[in-house]
Amino acid sequence: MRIELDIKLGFKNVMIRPKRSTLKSRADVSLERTFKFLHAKKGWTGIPVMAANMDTTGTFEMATALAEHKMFTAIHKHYSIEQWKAFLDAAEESITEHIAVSTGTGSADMEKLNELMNQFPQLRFICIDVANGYSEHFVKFVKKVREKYPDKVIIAGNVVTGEMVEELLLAGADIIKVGIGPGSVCTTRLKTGVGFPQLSAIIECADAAHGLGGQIISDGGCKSPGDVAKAFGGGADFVMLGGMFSGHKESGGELVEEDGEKFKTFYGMSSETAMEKYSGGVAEYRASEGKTVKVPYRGPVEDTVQDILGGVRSTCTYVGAKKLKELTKRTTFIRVQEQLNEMFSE
Ligand SMILES: NC(=O)C1=CN([C@@H]2O[C@H](COP(=O)(O)OP(=O)(O)OC[C@H]3O[C@@H](n4cnc5c(N)ncnc54)[C@H](OP(=O)(O)O)[C@@H]3O)[C@@H](O)[C@H]2O)C=CC1
Ligand SMILES: Nc1nc2c(ncn2[C@@H]2O[C@H](COP(=O)(O)O)[C@@H](O)[C@H]2O)c(=O)[nH]1
Ligand SMILES: [K+]
Repeated sequence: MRIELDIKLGFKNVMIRPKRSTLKSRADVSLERTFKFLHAKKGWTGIPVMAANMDTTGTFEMATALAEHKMFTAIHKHYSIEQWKAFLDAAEESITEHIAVSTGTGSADMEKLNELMNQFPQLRFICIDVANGYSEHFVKFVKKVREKYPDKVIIAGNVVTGEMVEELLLAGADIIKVGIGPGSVCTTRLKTGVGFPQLSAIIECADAAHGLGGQIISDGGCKSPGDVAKAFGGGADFVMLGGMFSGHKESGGELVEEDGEKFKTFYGMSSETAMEKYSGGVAEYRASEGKTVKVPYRGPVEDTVQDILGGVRSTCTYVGAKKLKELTKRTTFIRVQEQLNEMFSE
């Protein structure tokens, strides 16, 4: 046994120190970024906030709404080829700049991925997503996908430490998804005791990725626009959101009405709900690692998008970052014991 004694931080443990700035208005801030990738030839420009590849947030409807803002959606892996065809036939051509195909690492996953890529070669992004990105099998799978698809942008995760970020980038990934256990409907930390406070994971993993010319996605743990800003401030190139995009018109999940109030269900992809839906129940040797919750219905995602982007633009003016790209360089975090005045919150 070994113990690391330096403190690892989550979003709630810090605030961003304001700095002198020449920016006159939040309208002067650009949130667009342009990336070149480590392996894939063609780069990308857009606002690097993305919907998670959960079946409640990574929907075609969400992708259509977010693409309006040049934001991104990791489409969940449970759509059929026919559903993909119908979507791509009806969508604008540029949608492929703003979506990723998600896949697991089983042999059936590989077959489905190949079929999708054969039929729709215009798709540019592949998100290889497993709960535990530390397995040798996962690294081999990433290598195999890179060999087969030299031109595609490969996202791989999830991991939370620098050495595994490096290994996956060297195996062929362009972008590493970072986060184990921070999710709003995640119970991994409770069930397994494994995890890493998200802000420190971002800082460590961004450093490793940027050293090799790769990028990272901060995945999970953002509860507010301020957390999204802190993730970018810590060095995340992209920020992925589940809970913050749940409960909307474009979200998946059942719409239910109780005593005149509307809710949408939201659940982890490793919850009993998801396992009942897609694998006929929880296998006997494992535990569910996700929760199912009811989220008050919030209507179209457009308002939430404005709220998030407005918040991050405001952060940028507080520290004098004219472009999102400058935010990390201009961020000094201060460790804090308190965040909010809770006088009027229940
Ligand atoms: N970021 C996070 O903290 C987490 C995210 N998730 C999300 O939920 C999705 C579904 O998760 P889930 O069904 O649990 O698994 P995955 O879809 O990630 O499973 C992938 C494969 O990894 C194997 N595996 C080995 N160890 C583990 C482990 N500790 N946890 C999970 N799989 C493991 C599984 O085999 P076997 O089942 O035989 O063990 C399976 O073959 C994930 O793809 C991810 O998107 C889930 C949990 C944590
Ligand atoms: N441990 C689990 N993590 C899960 C599960 N389903 C999804 N996730 C992860 O959460 C993020 C979204 O986090 P949020 O805080 O923005 O809601 C998602 O991208 C996955 O990485 C699960 O069942 N268990
Ligand atoms: K995920």
